[in-house]
Amino acid sequence: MIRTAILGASGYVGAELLRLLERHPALVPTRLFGDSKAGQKLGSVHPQIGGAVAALEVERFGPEALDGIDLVFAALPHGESQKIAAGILDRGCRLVDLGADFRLRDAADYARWYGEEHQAPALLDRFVFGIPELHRDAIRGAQAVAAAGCYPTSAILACKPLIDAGLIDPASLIVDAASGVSGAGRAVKEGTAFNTVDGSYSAYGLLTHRHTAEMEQELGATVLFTPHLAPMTRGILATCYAAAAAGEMDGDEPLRVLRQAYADEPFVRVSDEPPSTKWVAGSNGAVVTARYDPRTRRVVALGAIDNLGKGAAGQMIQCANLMFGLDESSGLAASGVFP
Ligand SMILES: NC(=O)C1=CN([C@@H]2O[C@H](COP(=O)(O)OP(=O)(O)OC[C@H]3O[C@@H](n4cnc5c(N)ncnc54)[C@H](OP(=O)(O)O)[C@@H]3O)[C@@H](O)[C@H]2O)C=CC1
Ligand SMILES: CC(=O)N[C@@H](CCC(=O)OP(=O)(O)O)C(=O)O
Repeated sequence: MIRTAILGASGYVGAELLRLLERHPALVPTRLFGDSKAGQKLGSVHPQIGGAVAALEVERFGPEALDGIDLVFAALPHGESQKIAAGILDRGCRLVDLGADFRLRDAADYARWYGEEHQAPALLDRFVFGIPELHRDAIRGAQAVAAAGCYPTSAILACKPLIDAGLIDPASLIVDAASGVSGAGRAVKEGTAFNTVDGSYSAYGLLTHRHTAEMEQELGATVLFTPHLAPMTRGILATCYAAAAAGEMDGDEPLRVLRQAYADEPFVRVSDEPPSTKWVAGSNGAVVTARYDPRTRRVVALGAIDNLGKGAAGQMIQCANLMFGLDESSGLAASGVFP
C-alpha cells in the first residue's frame, strides 16, 4: 500500500485522480488537501466520488500533514508547489507535480513565460519532465516528476517521433490545439461560463501561451502555438503542421514513423484516421496520426487526449507507477467513454 496525499483534491484534476485511483491496486488516497473547501467532506465537494474516500475531510496543508505519506500528487495553481516542494522532498516523499512550476529546466524561461521569478530554482534539476513515452527511464529513478501540461502532451506525442526521424523542419512547427472547458479548472470565470462557451469556438493566448515553452523545450523546435476553447467538457485535439525536411518521402512515411515509435507503448495508439477527442474521453489514452502532403511539402500530425486523463491525472498516475516500480498501466484504463 502506497499512502498517497493529494494537494488540490477539491479541484477538477483532484477529482479525476480520485476517480482513477478507485481501481488502483496500490496507490491509496490517504490525505486530501484543498484551500477554500478545507473543512468539507470530500463527498460533498465531489458528489460523483463514492467509496470510503468520500468520508475523508479536505484539509488545509501543513508540513506535518505528510507524516507517513509515501507519495504526493500536487494539482495546484501555478506558483504554489514551488513554495512547498522542498519540504515535501526533504521528508523523503515522492512527488508528482502537475503545476507548471518545475517543467521548464531553465528558471529564466519560467520567468519569461510566467511573468514572475522562480522561487526555488535550485530544485529544478531534481525534477524529471513527466511524459513517460519520452523520459521513462529517468522517471523510474526520480523522486520528483513535473507532469507535462495538457496541450504540450498532445502536440509532443504527435510530433516528437517525426522530429527525431528527421522528417520535419523543427523551425517551422505550427500547433493549433483545441481544449475542452474543464482544462480551465473548476473556478467560475466569465470566459468559461456556459453562455460564453456554448455554441462558440474561440482562440486565445495568441503568441504568448505559456505552453509554447514546454513544447519548444521537449521538441527542440520553434513553435507557433494557438490554443482554442471548444464547447465540450473534456478533450484536446492538437493539429500540428511543419515543413517537410529536404528529401523525398511518400504520403504515409510519417504514419510509419509513428507506428514504429509507439509500437510498444501501452497508451499511445496510432490511427489511420484523424482522431476524435471522444475516442480517449475518461482514459489515459492518446491517439496520433500524421501524413505528408507532397503538394504543399508539409506534414500534418494530430494528437488527441483527454486533458484530464493523459493531459493530467492519468499521466500523473502513469509516472507514479514507474517511480514505485509498479506495472505502468496499474489503475489506468486505455479505452475511452463513447458515446
Ligand atoms: N484541468 C486540466 O485539464 C489540467 C490542469 N492542469 C494544472 O493542474 C493544476 C490544477 O488544475 P485544476 O484541477 O483544473 O484546477 P482547479 O481550479 O479545478 O483546482 C485547483 C485546486 O487547487 C486548490 N488551491 C487553489 N489555490 C490554492 C492555494 N493557494 N493553496 C493550496 N491549494 C490551492 C483548490 O482548492 P479549493 O477548491 O479548496 O479552493 C483546488 O483543489 C493547475 O496547475 C492546472 O493548470 C494541468 C493539466 C490539465
Ligand atoms: C482550456 C484552458 O483554459 N486550458 C488551460 C491550460 C490547461 C492547464 O491547466 O495548464 P497547465 O497544463 O499548464 O497546468 C489554459 O490555457 O490556461
